[in-house]
Amino acid sequence: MYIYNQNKEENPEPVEADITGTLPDWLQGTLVRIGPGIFSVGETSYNHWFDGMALMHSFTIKDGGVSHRSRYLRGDTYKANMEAKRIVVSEMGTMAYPDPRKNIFSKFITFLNHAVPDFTDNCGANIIQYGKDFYATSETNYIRKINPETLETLDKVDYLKYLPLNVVSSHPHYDKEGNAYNMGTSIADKAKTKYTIFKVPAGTNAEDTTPVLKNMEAVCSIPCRSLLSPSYYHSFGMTDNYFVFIEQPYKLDILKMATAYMRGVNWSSCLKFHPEENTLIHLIDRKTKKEVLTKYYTGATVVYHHVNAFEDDGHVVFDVIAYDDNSLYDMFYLDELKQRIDPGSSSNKHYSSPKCKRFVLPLTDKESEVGEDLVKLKYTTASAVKEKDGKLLCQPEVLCGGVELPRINYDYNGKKHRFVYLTGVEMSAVATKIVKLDVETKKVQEWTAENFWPSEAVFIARPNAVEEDDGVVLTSVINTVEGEQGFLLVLDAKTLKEIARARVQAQLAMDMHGRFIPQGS
Ligand SMILES: CC1=C(/C=C/C(C)=C/C=C/C(C)=C/C=C/C=C(C)/C=C/C=C(C)/C=C/C2=C(C)CCCC2(C)C)C(C)(C)CCC1
Ligand SMILES: [Fe+2]
Repeated sequence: MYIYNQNKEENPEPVEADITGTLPDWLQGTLVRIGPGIFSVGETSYNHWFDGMALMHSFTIKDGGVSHRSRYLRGDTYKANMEAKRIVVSEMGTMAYPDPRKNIFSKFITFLNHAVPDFTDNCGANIIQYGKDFYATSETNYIRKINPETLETLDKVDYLKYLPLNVVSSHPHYDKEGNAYNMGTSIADKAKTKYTIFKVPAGTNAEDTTPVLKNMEAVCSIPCRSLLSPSYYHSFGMTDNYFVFIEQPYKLDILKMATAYMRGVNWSSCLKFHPEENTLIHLIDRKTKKEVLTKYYTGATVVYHHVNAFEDDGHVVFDVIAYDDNSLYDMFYLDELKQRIDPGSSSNKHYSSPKCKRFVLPLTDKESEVGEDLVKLKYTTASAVKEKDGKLLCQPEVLCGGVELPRINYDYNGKKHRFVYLTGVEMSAVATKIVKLDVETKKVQEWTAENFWPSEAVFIARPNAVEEDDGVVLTSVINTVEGEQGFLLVLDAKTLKEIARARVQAQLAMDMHGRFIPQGS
């Protein structure tokens, strides 16, 4: 049985894996993955799985062999907690308080510090690239540079030094030149709360050692619907000419947040879903840096992951993983996970199931009539109906249910894609399948096997491939049978048939996201 809240060990020395099958000879590089790994320190523990202190792990594929290693992210949060032998830095789902045995004076100081808090650098959500550098990231203003080969923790970088961004997404996009685009929120800065899309130029000169973030620049800003309650978002979409941003009625209450510490509640209790409100869909023209004039909206929904966005014949099409509410977050409370995994569990709480949905935004609504569906694409049932006030009410098409953690062949990002690789979820917080979705035919292919929990499926194209799905899918698989080994699984992306597996001695932990770094890059 997999125990979510058990602290996971690190194994910093690379260990060779046992290979069955044959790895393609062109597949050379390192898959670096990250997720929460430490859930209790001394007598204190985190409440939520996302809070856990980050553990990185990697599979280095070289000359037909695979080696695995893992290391904790040794940021300031890690150091402070380890030194104090208790959790002293708050995370989204856990508010940390000073040791009750400490005197009243130090308690007071901590309170003051929390009124203007310094946030965590426990960057356990994703591994991203800016320029030639790799960073661990969550969604605060801090990211942590890492050495992707040794998994050592390097410099702490503060977005706030460059742009007013209090929260920043962990899912940037990249263009062909390697420039990164990401999105953050600045809260009540100069009496304004806004979302900002920014660019981190790739940097051209190999000898240039100035940190790439020094050159980061704001591309455009979107004012927030309300000053004191910015929406939460986890990713966004990008095509050649547009950015897609979903402003969902899942919002942070800033006033509540300011008093959370004093009231003894965690920050996530200040994050609320408002089912009675709409979801606004913002389409920003990358050339003019302005929103298009047409207003798009849909019903209340919660989206974490965008799949892809592209332009087609006067429309912007985008696919996302959408939920009916915010119950995903609640599902990952560690107490809740304990109950749900236990077969004798009495927990029968309802959780909204993730669905892959397609939205279509018509780019022109001239000479159209109220009540008209402006989507003219033959291949989708998604609609966008003009309302009396001129706004377009968008209804998505459901492409597939029970899937999350979408990945595509990233060469198709911003372009019309056909295939999506996902994890299949049946039992709430557990992925039991790898799913390949053909968005054209809606057919799915699956890889699944008893007792195995695969992670996010990362697609890697064969060099010089012509077809979109010519390549492999990599996933780190947990073996839930006591004493048996987990492995890196290599699937043929065309058929989802197993090509090879690399069994590792170390116990694999459930993680969030990862990035494949080809050798020599
Ligand atoms: C700065 C700031 C702050 C802080 C913040 C923080 C601390 C954050 C963190 C954050 C984070 C840290 C986040 C994260 C997120 C994540 C997510 C959103 C995820 C998702 C996931 C999913 C979707 C899952 C999936 C899965 C898995 C993983 C396994 C298997 C199964 C499944 C598939 C289900 C505040 C607000 C206070 C205030 C203002 C400012
Ligand atoms: Fe994510």
